[in-house]
Amino acid sequence: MALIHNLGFPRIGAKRELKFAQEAFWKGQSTEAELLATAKALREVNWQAQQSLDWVPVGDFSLYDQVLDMSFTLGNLPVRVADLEGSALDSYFRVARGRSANDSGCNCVHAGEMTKWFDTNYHYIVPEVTTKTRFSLNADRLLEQLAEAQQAGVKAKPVIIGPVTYLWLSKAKDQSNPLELLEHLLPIYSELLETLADAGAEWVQIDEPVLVTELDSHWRHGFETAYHALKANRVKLLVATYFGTLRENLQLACNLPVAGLHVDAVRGRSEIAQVADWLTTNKVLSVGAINGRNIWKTDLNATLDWLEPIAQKLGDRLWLAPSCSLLHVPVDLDSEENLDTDIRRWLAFANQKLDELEILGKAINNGRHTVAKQLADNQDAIDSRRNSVRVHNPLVKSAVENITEALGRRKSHYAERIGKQRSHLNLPLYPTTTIGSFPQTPDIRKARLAFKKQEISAQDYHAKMKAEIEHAVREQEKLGLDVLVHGEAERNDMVEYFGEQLQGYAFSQYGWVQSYGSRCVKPPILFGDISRPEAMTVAWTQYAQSLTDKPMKGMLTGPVTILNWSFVRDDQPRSQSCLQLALAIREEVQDLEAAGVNVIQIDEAALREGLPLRKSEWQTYLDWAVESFRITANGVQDETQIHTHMCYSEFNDIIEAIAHMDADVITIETSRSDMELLDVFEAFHYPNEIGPGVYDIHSPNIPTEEQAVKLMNKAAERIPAERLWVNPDCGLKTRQWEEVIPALQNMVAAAKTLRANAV
Ligand SMILES: Nc1nc2c(c(=O)[nH]1)N[C@@H](CNc1ccc(C(=O)N[C@@H](CCC(=O)N[C@@H](CCC(=O)N[C@@H](CCC(=O)O)C(=O)O)C(=O)O)C(=O)O)cc1)CN2
Ligand code: MET
Ligand SMILES: [Zn+2]
Repeated sequence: MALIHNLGFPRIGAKRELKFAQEAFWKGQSTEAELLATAKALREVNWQAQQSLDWVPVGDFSLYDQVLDMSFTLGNLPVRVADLEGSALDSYFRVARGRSANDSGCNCVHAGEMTKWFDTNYHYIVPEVTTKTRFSLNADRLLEQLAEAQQAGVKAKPVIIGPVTYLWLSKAKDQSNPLELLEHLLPIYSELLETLADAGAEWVQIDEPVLVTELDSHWRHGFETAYHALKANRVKLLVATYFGTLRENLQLACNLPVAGLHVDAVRGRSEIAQVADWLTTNKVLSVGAINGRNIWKTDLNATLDWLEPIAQKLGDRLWLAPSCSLLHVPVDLDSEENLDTDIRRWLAFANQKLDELEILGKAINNGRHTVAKQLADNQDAIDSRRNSVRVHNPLVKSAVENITEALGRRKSHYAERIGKQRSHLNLPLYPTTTIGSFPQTPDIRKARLAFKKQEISAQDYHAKMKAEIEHAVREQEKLGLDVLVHGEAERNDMVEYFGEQLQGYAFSQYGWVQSYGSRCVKPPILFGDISRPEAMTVAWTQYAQSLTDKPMKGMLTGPVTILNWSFVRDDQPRSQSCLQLALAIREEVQDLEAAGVNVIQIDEAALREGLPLRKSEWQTYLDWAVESFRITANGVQDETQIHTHMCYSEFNDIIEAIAHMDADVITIETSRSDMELLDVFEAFHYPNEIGPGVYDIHSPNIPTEEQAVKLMNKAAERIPAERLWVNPDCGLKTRQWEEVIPALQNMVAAAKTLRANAV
């Protein structure tokens, strides 16, 4: 008998109930008890949805982030919050979100650093450690949820992050190696496992996704040390790996002295047979056969074709699961009211993926004939997608085939272009600009919602957005910025907005996925060959330009970022989809140029994070990603100035690729790192212009003129002043006008001071 189980379930709720509860609580509009009651109700709903499983994950629910939860479980709070007064939930949210000086009672403290969870668009709070860090167990959260689950009558399997992955994700504040803390950490894990055993847990899922990355010998040894130390515990451990292949870690993973191993059979299909061979006969193999990273229906018949021989070999030792936690997919396809019927048939969200798992389990345990109808239906859906004329567009395919290197090359070298651009744009030294978005006020969001619900007309909606754009332009003129933006009021999200307008894309109503904390994204669904029926941004940009004599920067999202933040096709390589996007956005660039827009920014916020988890695959990715950007951007005249923006600045390993993009100006996030991140641009003699951010937009704090001047002077020690721009770290959409105006006033004042000091 193969068992079926799940690694984790989305916690935001089918209608984002958790988001609204969190935000109401943070605004002081609801009590702690109300927030906790919503959370409890959501967990119950989630367990109901997973009732058919043999093992249900517990402890995967989080009020903010599962890594932060683990830090609290291990008693690893940053020193700066440890002694502050308030409830446990208070300190939890303090680490998660920081607390600013203007909150009542103060206790102000900066938030923990946030970074990407492997190659997903989910962000976790980075655990902070030093050589002095010591741990202590606080199992309350897990014990409470375990008891709740037992009461709800589900077979509960607690889920925790494993000790090696926990340390690997940690950042040492004193430059030490977090791995050195392993000996102090392991007794706490032992204690935790014993505590869970006492509470009735039979299995514990212990996530070690770092096993799919390149590990040096110390980290590999860390695995051996850790699991030998934990083997004496009474619970059975299922070590879970996901997001990739094990490769050189395969033997290590198979030999760990634990009761079971979960592997990602979507990205790591090729290794399953080998893992099944290597695992000794006392161990369970959990095969992650259903893709937890996308929204396509699984081809169940094809899956059974390769799974059945494995099942035969393993018998009772086989478990079936999604490839990874379902955190990365939306909750329920059944919520959708407007999805095209063809496309709906091709999709599976979290609930539907669990249905697929159940069918697979039955087919394996009782024979395919017992689920013949379901398998036939599934086959129909798979065939319909494969053969759909809506997926395939021969014109697009041939356009991609005809791409030549020349398409991605500017007419002249940067040194020649820049002179023409300067005389054309007439910009001062240290020109000032912003990254694109201005605050997305509740008012804007309400208007868009009303428009979507057809409560207001398209005309009224457009009038409202135009008024917002005019407001943003007037404010920027008052501020004295040099290159203006229209403010992106009309965009729900920088990726979804383009997805909605491109052919080959579908979008959902409720397909939300958590990005961080209460913030969610609704990745559009790239299902077919991509083309652009008509201009997407030109009218808005032209309108904005009509309001001012200052240069108006056209604002686009680049192909790599659109790709990385969408649900994409699994029937062709990502590189193909990316090139198709590149050709479509290139058309938009050229239409903007033809409409008289002289400065065009193409955001590639997700280019760096899209790097594969293994370094050995980086170059291939960078080759097609950078080529896609070049195709998008570089078909313009010398006089047209191309900007790009990336929100992260650790470019050490990829500076060559960044330079090869050949954007005239790149704006990056640097304010928090004190400009040290520019070192690599200096060392590499990066040739083009750079706008290192001087305003940390993630914080409500308002930068002073002096701070901005100081940061820019540091920048000028590394990059010649003639090539520097003055701008914030990123877009301002999550901030409020009351913060943005004084911050930008100080930024512009700083630029004036810098100019005065330069002559
Ligand atoms: N795709 C993507 N990934 C990204 C980023 C990004 O900007 N986009 N930025 C980085 C950080 N991640 C972020 C992710 C989300 C948000 C964010 O602000 N999300 C918003 C939703 C944005 C959105 O799509 N808004 C829609 C829908 C708004 C909405 O929720 N409307 C309510 C009603 C609104 C009201 O009455 O106030 C409803 O439909 O019920 C719109 O503007 O139209 C949120 O969670 O609140 C910010 C940063 C990395 N990854
Ligand atoms: N132009 C976009 C903005 O300002 C870039 C954001 S990068 C996450 O919002
Ligand atoms: Zn950004």
